[in-house]
Amino acid sequence: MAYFQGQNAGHVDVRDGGLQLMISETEQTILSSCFLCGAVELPYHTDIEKKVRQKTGAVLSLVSPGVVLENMALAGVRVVELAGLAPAPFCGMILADFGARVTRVDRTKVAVAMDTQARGKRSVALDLKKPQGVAALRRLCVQSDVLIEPFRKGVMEKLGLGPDELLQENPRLVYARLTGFGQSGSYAKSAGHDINYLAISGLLSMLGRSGDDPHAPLNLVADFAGGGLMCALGITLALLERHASGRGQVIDASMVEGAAYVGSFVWKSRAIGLWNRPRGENILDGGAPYYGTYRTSDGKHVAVGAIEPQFYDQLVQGLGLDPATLPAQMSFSDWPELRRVFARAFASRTQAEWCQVFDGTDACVTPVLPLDKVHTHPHNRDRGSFLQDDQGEVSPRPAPVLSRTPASPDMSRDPFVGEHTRPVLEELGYGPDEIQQLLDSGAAECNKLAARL
Ligand SMILES: C[C@H](CCC[C@H](C)C(=O)SCCNC(=O)CCNC(=O)[C@H](O)C(C)(C)COP(=O)(O)OP(=O)(O)OC[C@H]1O[C@@H](n2cnc3c(N)ncnc32)[C@H](O)[C@@H]1OP(=O)(O)O)[C@H]1CC[C@H]2[C@@H]3[C@H](O)C[C@@H]4C[C@H](O)CC[C@]4(C)[C@H]3C[C@H](O)[C@]12C
Repeated sequence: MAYFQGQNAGHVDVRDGGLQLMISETEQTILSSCFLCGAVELPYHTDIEKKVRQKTGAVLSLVSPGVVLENMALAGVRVVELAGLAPAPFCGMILADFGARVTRVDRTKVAVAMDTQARGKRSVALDLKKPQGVAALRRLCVQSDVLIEPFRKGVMEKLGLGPDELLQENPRLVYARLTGFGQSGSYAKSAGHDINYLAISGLLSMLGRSGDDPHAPLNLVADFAGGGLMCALGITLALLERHASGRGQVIDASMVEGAAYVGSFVWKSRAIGLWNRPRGENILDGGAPYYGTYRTSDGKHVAVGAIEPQFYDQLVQGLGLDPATLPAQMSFSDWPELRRVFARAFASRTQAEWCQVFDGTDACVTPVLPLDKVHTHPHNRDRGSFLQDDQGEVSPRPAPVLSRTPASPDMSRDPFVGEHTRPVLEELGYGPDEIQQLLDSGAAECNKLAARL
């Protein structure tokens, strides 16, 4: 049973797999099935959504009676994320956004977490070089559904935390190993970063301007598309399979293979000749004048993607050009000249003026928006595609949008390192003296600020 005081005092009835939220008669009764993990202290009902969401992954809001609110898709899933650089934190954030309870295990003696994708997570600081720290993590994994480990091959085994040990103690555990090169192969123990994995995937050789060296698109393809996101897919698939088998398994998420898999279209479309010209001279890699970017008179840019003839015709018309004076759309040898014609045309007006010409048409012309402008663009604004958190930071909303159980990311501040060490250890059954002993030995660390969960 949990209570909350203050305005509209009421109480929360907790039943197996269900939560009945009785708000005072002036409010409404909300019935929602959610999986509570432990008692929920709710000081004020205005915080109730945030507290219940953080604790259970259920999304509640005051609605008329009889509307049963659903859990988020991953409500009740308990995830342990070992602190890593960028891909694993992204994987953890995805799971947290969709309702999982993600506990990040940070190193001790670390002032600030480098995890910029920490929303919705808790932080426990454990020293895994100390046996008590390893013991605490093992106990956490026994009571969890998923482990995400971001280290190179062999590190977890050295700590006595390899799959053999942890799956022995918890056969239902989904043990996700997110690495650059995978758990086997000659590079398996080598250090690397996104660009290295992208290079080995083959995709980097396809990326860059004609005549230029290969160029990586930020660290998006291997770290995130082929790394964190692919690992989250693997975890979700393994959790789905576990419903039938009742068993967990190990996920070998290699960013080389994840990136290559994301790029399957490149491999699968070589036979139709889409990539048989040199880098930067094909339709989709910057070679075609109707698939690229152009500078406008105010120094901004527009993106042009008018591939199909019927859309290309609208592009030419919008630019005010006479098709009879232009070379054929697919005349490769004339593409440089065609690009010069388009460049001159686009340079004659501002980005906003071109939007007035092309918005609402099928010419496939859109403004190139800087990060600080995307959330105010009418299309993105009307959909709510970008969120502003409690600290005023704008970032993308979770994707995709599920109609009945959409993600509801936690918009409160990121956790401090070790902020939740004490409540998590208490959840694991450690008593006050045991916790103090862990803290005194340096095996665990509590952030000075009191936990807010
Ligand atoms: C974070 C920003 C973005 C980075 C993105 C970048 C482009 C990437 O591609 S990230 C993907 C990297 N690859 C992988 O994740 C694949 C799998 N992992 C690995 O291969 C390796 O982990 C590794 C190569 C990434 C790192 O190797 P390392 O030897 O360091 O570690 P491991 O071999 O894995 O072993 C881990 C050891 O740690 C021990 N451990 C783990 N947890 C604990 C614990 N809780 N307690 C105790 N010990 C623990 C474990 O036991 C292992 O020990 P052993 O080795 O003894 O076995 C970054 C972009 C720019 C960066 C900033 C910039 O560089 C400036 C600053 C530089 C400064 O030095 C740091 C701060 C910066 C601000 C820096 C911060 C960020 O890195 C960036 C912002």
